[in-house]
Amino acid sequence: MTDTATTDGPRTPAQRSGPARTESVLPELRELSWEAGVRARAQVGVFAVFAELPRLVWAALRISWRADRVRTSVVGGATVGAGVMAAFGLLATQRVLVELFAGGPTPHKVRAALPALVALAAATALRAGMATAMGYAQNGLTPKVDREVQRGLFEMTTAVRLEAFDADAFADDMERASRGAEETTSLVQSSMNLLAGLAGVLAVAVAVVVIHPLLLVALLVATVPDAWASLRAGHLRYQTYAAGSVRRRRMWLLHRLMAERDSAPELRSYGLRRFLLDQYDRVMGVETDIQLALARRVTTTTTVGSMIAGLATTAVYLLLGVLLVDGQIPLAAAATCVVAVQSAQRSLGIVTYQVDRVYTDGQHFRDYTGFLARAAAYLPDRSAGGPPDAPGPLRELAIQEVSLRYPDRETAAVDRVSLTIEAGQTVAFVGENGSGKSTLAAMIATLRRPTDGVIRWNGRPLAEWHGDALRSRIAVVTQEYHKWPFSAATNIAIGDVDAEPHQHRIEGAAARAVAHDMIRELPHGYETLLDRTFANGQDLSGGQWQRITAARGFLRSADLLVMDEPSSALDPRAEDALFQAIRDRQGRATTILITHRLANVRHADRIFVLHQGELVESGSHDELMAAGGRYAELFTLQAAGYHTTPPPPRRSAST
Ligand SMILES: Nc1ncnc2c1ncn2[C@@H]1O[C@H](COP(=O)(O)OP(=O)(O)OP(=O)(O)O)[C@@H](O)[C@H]1O
Repeated sequence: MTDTATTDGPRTPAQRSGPARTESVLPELRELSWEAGVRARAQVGVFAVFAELPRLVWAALRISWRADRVRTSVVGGATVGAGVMAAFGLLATQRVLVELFAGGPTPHKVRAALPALVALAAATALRAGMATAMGYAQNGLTPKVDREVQRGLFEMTTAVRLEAFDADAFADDMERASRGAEETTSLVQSSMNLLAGLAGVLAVAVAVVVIHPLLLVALLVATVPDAWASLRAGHLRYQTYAAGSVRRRRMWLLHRLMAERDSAPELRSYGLRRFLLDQYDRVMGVETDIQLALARRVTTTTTVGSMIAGLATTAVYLLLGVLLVDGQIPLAAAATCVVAVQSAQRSLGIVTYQVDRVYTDGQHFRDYTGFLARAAAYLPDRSAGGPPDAPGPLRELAIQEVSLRYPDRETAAVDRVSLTIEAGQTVAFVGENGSGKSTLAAMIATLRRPTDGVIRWNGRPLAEWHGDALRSRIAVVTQEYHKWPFSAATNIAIGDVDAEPHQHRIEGAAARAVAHDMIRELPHGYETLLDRTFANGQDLSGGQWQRITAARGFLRSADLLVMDEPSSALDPRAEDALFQAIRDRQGRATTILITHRLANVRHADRIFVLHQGELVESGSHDELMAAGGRYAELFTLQAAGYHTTPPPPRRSAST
């Protein structure tokens, strides 16, 4: 089905001046994770759905069993029990009717029917009790299943190597898996409801066969066409929903553009309000038409279904009449069959609804399990032969012929770099944008694995040390720092989660990062929440955030501190103080500094200059300046910007 909204969107300001264009200004959006199940259901027929059901129900039961065996057993027992009670109830009903339709005085007949009536009441009460037990157990299962799957997902997403996130497919896969994890509780519930519905249908079928095998034919005639019509209507709904997916994604995008904080300033400054509202009206107009058309088609299908069901029920009553007249079945059996048909229709209604739900939820669940299997390939290698040793304090870091090539990139981001850093040194990585500085630092910090070459900590390759123990000796302040939605104190304390978050340590780290006074001036000081989505939450400026992240790096008394562009947003005074704090580490601890402000690396023990991934120069500031190479050129260029320009000539008194 084509999406008419794509053909005639309003014109952008740029388009207005040029020749008229017909395509919408909103670009094609990729499929949203939550649409996968609906799309899958829309694309397959009813038979394919039934073919996949047993596997999905089995998977749901397994995960439910893992989450809570007792509750799963209660649900299973109650489902079977309720089915047995339904069959028993029908047989008791028939017994009551046999006694009531027998000859003789009424009080006598009622007395004879009394035991069957008591049995019927008991079966009904027990069935209701089991339904309650099942509902109760299911409610308890939901959070447990949720926890089981969500935790499984987070265990995986937090363990995979960083390079997993470079692959586009991984991000998509993960988004769908999150949806799958959310839908698992729904899958478990719908599977159990489906089984309960099937148990109800089976119970009725068994009961009518016991009463008279011919009644099974009557039951099938009365229920199957209606069930088929319900399934068809469901299919239609899913198809229409899937066809509207591009529109819905546009709505979602427009919602973000018009109602969220990020776009609010530009929306106003460029006067985009009218333009976006026009887009909204257009997409919404199409959506409304589609929904009305859907309503018409679904109503037609369900009406046809009901008519078929009505005809089928009439046929059943005719069949019963013929059987009665012919003396094939007694009157009590015919009356019981009428009750049985109604009961079976109710249970089948549940079944047809749950079938679609199990199928669509199951598609999401498959995304979840598929993701876990694929993501396992990105887990860090488990070293053979027992747990590896924890490294001792850093003495020497040797980088030997190290390269890294990102996926889908032709050239290496870091190309056969070799260098050595001695404990206590402050070294700087400098070079133009994209020269490989951050990538090299990320490999040293164990965030990325070299595709070639080896990095040795005290002579042993990084991969051969105990990963967590090694990382605890390294602190990293990354260029793309994260704004954690916690208080200022916690934002710093997470720099060393294994240690007690003593306030004096946090404040000491903040002071070194020139953040202490700034934090104290916040409305709640160190306890101020740094996220505006919280009540009383605050936002910080870019430079203020940078101070907090630098404090996070200073908190841990790490052997090696990697600071990647720690001062790009700092004012000159804060920058000076921060670099003073970094210089204070010199001789005591090791620091790798990445910065474009070359005045700040003059004091480094060694400066490594990278160009297009290769190490092209190294030495102290003076050595590199004397060599007159790339570093000297960059430094001189930058320094030229600070030369004071001669003041304008003074005006003479006469002019
Ligand atoms: N995750 C990634 N996936 C693919 N390519 C990447 C990725 N990260 C960096 N690159 C590429 O690798 C090269 C080196 O990037 P890197 O970030 O290491 O450079 P840099 O020297 O730190 O640059 P800058 O000074 O701009 O911070 C660049 O060409 C960049 O586009």
